[in-house]
Amino acid sequence: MPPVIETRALTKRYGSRTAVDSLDLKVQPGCVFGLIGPNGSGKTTTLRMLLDIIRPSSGQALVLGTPPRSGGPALRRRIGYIPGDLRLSSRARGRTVLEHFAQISAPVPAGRVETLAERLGLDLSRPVRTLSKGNRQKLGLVQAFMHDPDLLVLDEPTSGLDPLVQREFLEMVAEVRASGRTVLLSSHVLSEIQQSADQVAVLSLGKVVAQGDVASLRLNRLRHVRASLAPASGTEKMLENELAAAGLRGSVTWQAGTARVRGTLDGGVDAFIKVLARHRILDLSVEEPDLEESVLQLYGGPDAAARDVQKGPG
Ligand SMILES: Nc1ncnc2c1ncn2[C@@H]1O[C@H](COP(=O)(O)OP(=O)(O)OP(=O)(O)O)[C@@H](O)[C@H]1O
Repeated sequence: MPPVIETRALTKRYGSRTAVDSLDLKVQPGCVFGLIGPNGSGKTTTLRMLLDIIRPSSGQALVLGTPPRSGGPALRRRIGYIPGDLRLSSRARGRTVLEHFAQISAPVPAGRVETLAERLGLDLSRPVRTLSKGNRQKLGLVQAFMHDPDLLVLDEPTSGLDPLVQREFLEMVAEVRASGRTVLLSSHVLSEIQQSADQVAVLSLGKVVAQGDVASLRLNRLRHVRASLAPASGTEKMLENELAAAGLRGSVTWQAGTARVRGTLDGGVDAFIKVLARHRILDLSVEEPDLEESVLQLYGGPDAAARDVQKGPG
């Protein structure tokens, strides 16, 4: 089967700034494809080019087999889109706004809007401009999903949503995938992509710095850790050495018989936790780093890409 999205050397320049630099993407049918990268890495610009909201400076794209530029309304009807900067300020009620969108999208099955609204916990009777940011985002999601499009293009879809709604959203994405349809999802939140995507491309300064399946990119191997321990007496000196051997890069400070451990682990938490478990653990936190840090750590930073961007033609 041909890819649902294919780009070749897709590039967008704004003056001397190259927002998207020679992007080659292939998104296969039935796949959830995650586009991840720090703020400003070119995710939104890429999605906008695929929807013909902006035109590329050079390169090509095919979406559902059609160049976005010539696809027109017929192509748009097959796509569900939520923009990253969703702005809805109508006096009309949510239901009315969705009815308006339904006239330009493909037909919406009866009861579909209500089912989606209920799943996301959205009150359709409220005037849109009185909705909170999160509730507007829910309205945007209903609008993107309601006509069962062949392709969903979702730009930072969970921004402003609380964790329960985020989970419901991830289930909706899984259902789309199970039905053989395709999702292209942008995010700067690593965990969201890890939970939902089959394939990912990591963008940094407009360039793809890594592409592949989620597991093989090993973006999640870095962890920030903090712990407070009451070491068994006589083991204080050993503790620092053991933690270092378990992969901790950081510090151990002592205060009234308590060890405060702080630092970064690269390559798994197992050995670290096993060292801790020999002592009384008073407190423990293990956190994933932000995406920027993961990208920098794994791919040596965007310096090379930055140099290319800076020397790009104006
Ligand atoms: N209309 C524009 N004019 C000039 N520069 C722009 C324009 N749109 C985007 N850029 C620049 O292009 C780069 C990529 O921006 P883009 O919005 O695509 O990134 P992003 O990965 O979606 O980031 P974010 O997560 O912050 O939305 C940024 O440096 C941005 O400042």
